[in-house]
Amino acid sequence: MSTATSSPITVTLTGAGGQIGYALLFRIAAGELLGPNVTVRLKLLEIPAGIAGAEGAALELQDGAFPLLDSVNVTDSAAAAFDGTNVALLVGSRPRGPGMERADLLAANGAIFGPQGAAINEHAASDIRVVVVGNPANTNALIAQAHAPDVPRERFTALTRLDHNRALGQLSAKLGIPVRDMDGVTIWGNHSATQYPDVSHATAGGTPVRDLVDDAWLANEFIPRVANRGAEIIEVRGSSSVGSAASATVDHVFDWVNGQRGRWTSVALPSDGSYGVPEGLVSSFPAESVDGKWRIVQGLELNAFSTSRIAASVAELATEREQVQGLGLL
Ligand SMILES: NC(=O)C1=CN([C@@H]2O[C@H](COP(=O)(O)OP(=O)(O)OC[C@H]3O[C@@H](n4cnc5c(N)ncnc54)[C@H](O)[C@@H]3O)[C@@H](O)[C@H]2O)C=CC1
Ligand SMILES: O=C([O-])CC(=O)C(=O)O
Repeated sequence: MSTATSSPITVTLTGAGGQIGYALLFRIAAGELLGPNVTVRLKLLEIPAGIAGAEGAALELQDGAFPLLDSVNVTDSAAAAFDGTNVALLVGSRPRGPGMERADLLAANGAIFGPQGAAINEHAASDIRVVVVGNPANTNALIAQAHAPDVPRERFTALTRLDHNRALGQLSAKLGIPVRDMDGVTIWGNHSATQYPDVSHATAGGTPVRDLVDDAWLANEFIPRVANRGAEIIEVRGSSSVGSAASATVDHVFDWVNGQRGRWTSVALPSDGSYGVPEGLVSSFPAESVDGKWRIVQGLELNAFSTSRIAASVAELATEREQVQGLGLL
């Protein structure tokens, strides 16, 4: 039996009337986002066209009689949605379709994140934590962060946990070792096809992964499969990942708030210059959650292949930053 805490945590979900929103809401209400003893106030932000979907989901949440759910409010006002919020899940934005790259969404979606960053700056609680899921997630997080000058910048993150989980899934299938016995996997760079899923420091069942797989499998199968998994899912199901994206969002926030469950993970964070990534770019790093804060795993040796793969993805992030500067979004 869980003992509910007395002060509820306010969680704001944007795009609550959409696919990922729907998959997330029931896991949040069940206590999986923050923990089984934490009560939650939900605020659901939608644009007018999506309000009915969010209201329908709110009715279903009521019907779920979740003991940890204090209240659910649906609004199309960013100021109301972020008022007092502790955790903001920025999902609302257009998904890509077949044949598109995530960066193709920059102009369409980028404009959403400046006003939301400003509303967070103005209205959110002082301990606000933000995760951007809407694509292109890294650069949208950069835009939101740039509009929230009073919020410590490391509170703005973008989701690469899905890529991280995909990497674990691929390794597990290849090696026949459960994901729970893996550690040290990293996604570097952008949540895009240029990302670098890196197993140089990974272990599976205590053995270095580099002793278990060959370079050809890594370069020709593993890396492209993980980096292009979003497109593969779109191809197979006709629309982008939903359940796995919601699940990765839950993993990201749970670990951030509650601390690591033993292993390091991957998080896109505003760079502090670590590993040569230009300061401020929101890039994925190996990270551990310590005392409620993400800490980049330091001191990893990078070989020439890793260095060049990270540089390529970071160069793409720098180009995206230039593009949104050009669009007047930064
Ligand atoms: N970072 C990641 O790992 C992943 C990111 N995604 C991205 O997540 C986003 C959402 O995907 P889905 O839920 O499948 O899309 P969806 O189209 O089903 O839902 C998006 C919802 O956002 C709402 N919305 C649009 N503009 C908004 C705004 N300004 N404020 C609040 N809500 C707004 C829409 O009305 C819609 O209900 C997409 O950008 C998709 O590419 C998807 C999978 C993985
Ligand atoms: O690929 C997409 O457009 C959706 C997404 O970000 C993913 O599944 O990783």
